[in-house]
Amino acid sequence: MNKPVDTNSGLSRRGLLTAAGGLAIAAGAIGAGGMAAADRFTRRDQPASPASMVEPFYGVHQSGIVTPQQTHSIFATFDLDTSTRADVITLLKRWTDAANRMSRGETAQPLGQPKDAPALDGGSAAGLAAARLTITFGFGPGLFTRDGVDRYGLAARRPEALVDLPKFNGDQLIAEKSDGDLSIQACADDPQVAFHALRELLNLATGIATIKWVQSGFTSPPPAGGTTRNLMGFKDGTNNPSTHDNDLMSKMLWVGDEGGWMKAGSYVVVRRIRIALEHWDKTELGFQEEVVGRDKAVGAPLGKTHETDPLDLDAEDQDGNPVIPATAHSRLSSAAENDGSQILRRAYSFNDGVGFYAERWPPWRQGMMLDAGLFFVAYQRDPRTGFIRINKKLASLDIMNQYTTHVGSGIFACPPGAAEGSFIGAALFEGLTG
Ligand SMILES: C=CC1=C(C)c2cc3[nH]c(cc4nc(cc5[nH]c(cc1n2)c(C)c5CCC(=O)O)C(CCC(=O)O)=C4C)c(C)c3C=C
Ligand SMILES: [Fe+2]
Repeated sequence: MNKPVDTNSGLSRRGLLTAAGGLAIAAGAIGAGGMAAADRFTRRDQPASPASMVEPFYGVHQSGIVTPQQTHSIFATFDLDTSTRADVITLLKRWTDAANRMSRGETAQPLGQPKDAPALDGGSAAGLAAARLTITFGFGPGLFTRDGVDRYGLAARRPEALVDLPKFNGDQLIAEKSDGDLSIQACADDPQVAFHALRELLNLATGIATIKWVQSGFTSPPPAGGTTRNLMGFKDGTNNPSTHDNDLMSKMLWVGDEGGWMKAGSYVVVRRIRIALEHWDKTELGFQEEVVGRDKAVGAPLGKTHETDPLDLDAEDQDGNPVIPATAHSRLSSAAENDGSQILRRAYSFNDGVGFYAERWPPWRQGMMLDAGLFFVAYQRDPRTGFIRINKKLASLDIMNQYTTHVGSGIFACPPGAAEGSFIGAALFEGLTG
């Protein structure tokens, strides 16, 4: 472990240097762990910067949903091994406490443990800023019933909206990259902070849940601001619903009274979508723009000038053909073409080396190709009228399917945020006995 550079502060783990929040946290950590233990994790002094910002964990809604997107994400799912509901509650309590601590830039658990036991925090984020870490938890269908068995007496509380996703046209899902009883998404502006969070939560799950699959992702906002580009080189996120529009969020993102214990929560659908980038990179620019339905450089809808100009789905060229082709991704995914359906996208690119692939379209090449693409993440109030409705249309008509293959999938109910002193998902377990 690095020797502390700044011996003045004696603050715990990360560079929460700004304002009283950091001092309060430091006091707590030192009180809990003792000065000797805190010293081992003392951070280098560094000026306040956006990277040291803290996203509050407790609140009405979980963090990491409308939080401005961080640059890195790790999504993981777990299968529950335990047979008791009490263990599930224990795990959620542990995860809640640790997530709150780590979001504030602290160690996952208070330090001060003896040297002859495993560390209560592995220290892989020692010295790092909080980096706007958010940890968002989700409950998969398997928490409620697995193979028809009601393991935890929760089957009657499975929300109607937490449906099993149907098989979509073209799906090539890999079981080892799909589903799970519980999900965790750790997002941060520092990849090591996000990975540290996952490792600590994994450690806390020992004996109760086993990790099933993990997907890392990144997004790279332009320094001058504006929309990020995906690996196809197009601006991605332009027409996302505004998270500042509270009425819209209540309508399409947050679960309302209909949801019972899920009220103020949301549903997330994730899809690991491989993109045949070698094929895409050899595609003419004009055809790429017809695939997306937007200009590549500016991001404007075809026929328009500015990125945020609305799509004109009725516009025709001099030959009477639609300016935005009938098979364009932007057209087919738009609210206008899907009975008003909207979803909040929070996707991350991934780059996982190479694999052996056979292309599904001309030139039908086979061989080692990049295993890279988009880890698509979409939140909504009800997946039946959100992702499922839109993806049914895309899966059968979107010309982008020539380049994309859905290989991983999951659906999770993300409960409301926890109040301080409570734990994630507490309302699900209220009033249950036995
Ligand atoms: C089922 C939902 C969607 C999947 C799956 C999906 C995959 C996917 N999308 C892109 C790139 C772009 N998508 C864009 C817009 C867009 N996409 C969806 C939904 C899904 N995309 C929606 C609802 C929208 C907004 C439509 C609208 O109202 O205009 C765009 C255009 C810019 C933008 O608005 O963000 C791009 C580019 C990829 C690469 C991809 C799978 C790999
Ligand atoms: Fe899209």
